[in-house]
Amino acid sequence: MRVSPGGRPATGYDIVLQAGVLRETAAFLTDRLPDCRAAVVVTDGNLRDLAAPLTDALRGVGVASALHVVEPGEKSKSLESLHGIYGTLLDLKADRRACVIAVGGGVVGDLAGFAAASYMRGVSLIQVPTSLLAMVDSSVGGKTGVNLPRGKNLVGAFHQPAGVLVDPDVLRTLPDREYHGGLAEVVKYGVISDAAFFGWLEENAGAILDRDPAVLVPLIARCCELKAAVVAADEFETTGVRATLNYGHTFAHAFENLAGYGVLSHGEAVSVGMTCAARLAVSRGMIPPDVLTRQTALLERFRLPIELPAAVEAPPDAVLAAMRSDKKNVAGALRLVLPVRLGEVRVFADVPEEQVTAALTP
Ligand SMILES: NC(=O)c1ccc[n+]([C@@H]2O[C@H](COP(=O)([O-])OP(=O)(O)OC[C@H]3O[C@@H](n4cnc5c(N)ncnc54)[C@H](O)[C@@H]3O)[C@@H](O)[C@H]2O)c1
Ligand SMILES: O=C(O)C(=O)C[C@@H](O)[C@H](O)[C@H](O)COP(=O)(O)O
Ligand SMILES: [Zn+2]
Repeated sequence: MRVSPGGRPATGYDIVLQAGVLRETAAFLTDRLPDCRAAVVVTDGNLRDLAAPLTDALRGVGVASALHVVEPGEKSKSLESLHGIYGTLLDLKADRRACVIAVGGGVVGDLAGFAAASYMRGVSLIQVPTSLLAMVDSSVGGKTGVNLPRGKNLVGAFHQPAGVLVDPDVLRTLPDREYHGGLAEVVKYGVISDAAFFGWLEENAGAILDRDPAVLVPLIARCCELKAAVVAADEFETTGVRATLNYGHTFAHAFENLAGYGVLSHGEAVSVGMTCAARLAVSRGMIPPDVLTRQTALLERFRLPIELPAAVEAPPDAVLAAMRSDKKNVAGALRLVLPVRLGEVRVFADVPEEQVTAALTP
C-alpha cells in the first residue's frame, strides 16, 4: 500500500503489511536508503528483545547501529527522552544520511519520529509499529512529537517516514489493555469515514477480540487505507480534512493531561472522548441517538470505557481549560470534530462551552 502525502506520489512511501516483515527491516533500509551508514533503533523496555536483533542485522549490511531503549509508557514522550536519543545519535557519529528506526507503539513512534525530524534538521525515519494502535494510526501520516506538562503533543513536526513495516505476528504479545486501546482508533475510522466498515466491525467483533488473523489483517489494511487517503488530501491539517482524524481527541487529550500521562491509555481516553463528542452531537440535534447507541455498544464490546474512571479528577472547568490548549483552536475558540451521520464528521467552531461541559456526563 502506498501513502502519497499531500497527493505527491514523488514523496510517497510504502506500508508493508506482512507477517514476518520485522525481520526484513535491514534489507528494507538498504533498499530504500542506500546512502545510509548509521541507524539508531529506538524502542521501549518491553520490546528490547524484539528490537535488539535488528542492530546485528544492520551491522550485517554495513550500517553502524545502536539500540536506544526508553522506559515504557506515555511519560517517555518528553523533551528529556528526546535529548537521550540525540545523545545516542551523536555517539554513533550519525550524519544527515542517518536513519532512526522506531520499533514500538505510538509512544516510541512519536518520540523517535520527532528525533528524526529534528536531529541535524531532519534525518530519515522508518516506522516499525508493534501495538495495534501504532499499526492502524500513529505510524502512518507523519505526525511526530512529544508532550509538555501543560498539554499533549504540543511540540512536534510533520515528518513522513521512508516506510512503515507492519508485522501482525508481533501482536501476539501485546497486552489486552493495549490491544483494546488500539480498537478505539479503529472504531474512530468507522465513525468518521466508513459506515460499512463500522458495520463490519460490529459483525466481526468476536473474531477481532480473539485476534483472529483472518480479520486482523484486513482490519489493519482498511485503517491504513483510510488514513492514507486523509493524509493524501490534507498532509498538514490545513483544510479540515485531516482534522477528522481528531474525532474525540479534543476531549481525550484533556483527559490524558488531567489524569496524569499514562494513567489512561490514549485509546481509553479517545473512547471516552468520542462518547462525549457523539453525545454533544445528539444534544445539538445533529445525529439521531441511534448513532451514539451503536458507537457506545461497539466501544463497550471492545472492552473500552465510555466514562472516566472515578479516580480521575476532571471537573468541567478544568476539562475546558485543558481543551483550550488544543492545536485545532483558532483565536482561543474551541474547534470540535462532531459526527453528522455514521461515517461522516465535520469541524465546528460555534459550540457554546456550556454545551461542551454538559456533554461530559450522560
Ligand atoms: N502520530 C500519530 O498520528 C498518533 C496517532 C495515534 C496515537 N498517537 C500517540 O500514540 C501513543 C499511544 O500509542 P500506544 O497505544 O501504542 O502506546 P505505547 O506506545 O505506550 O504502547 C503501549 C504498551 O504496549 C507495549 N507494547 C507495544 N507493542 C507491544 C508488543 N507487540 N508486545 C508487547 N508489548 C507491546 C509497550 O511497551 C507499552 O507498554 C500516544 O502517545 C498517542 O498520543 C499518535
Ligand atoms: O494523524 C492525525 O492527524 C491524528 O489526529 C491521529 C490521532 O489519532 C493522533 O492521536 C494524533 O497524534 C493527534 O494529533 P494532535 O494534532 O491532536 O496532537
Ligand atoms: Zn489518537
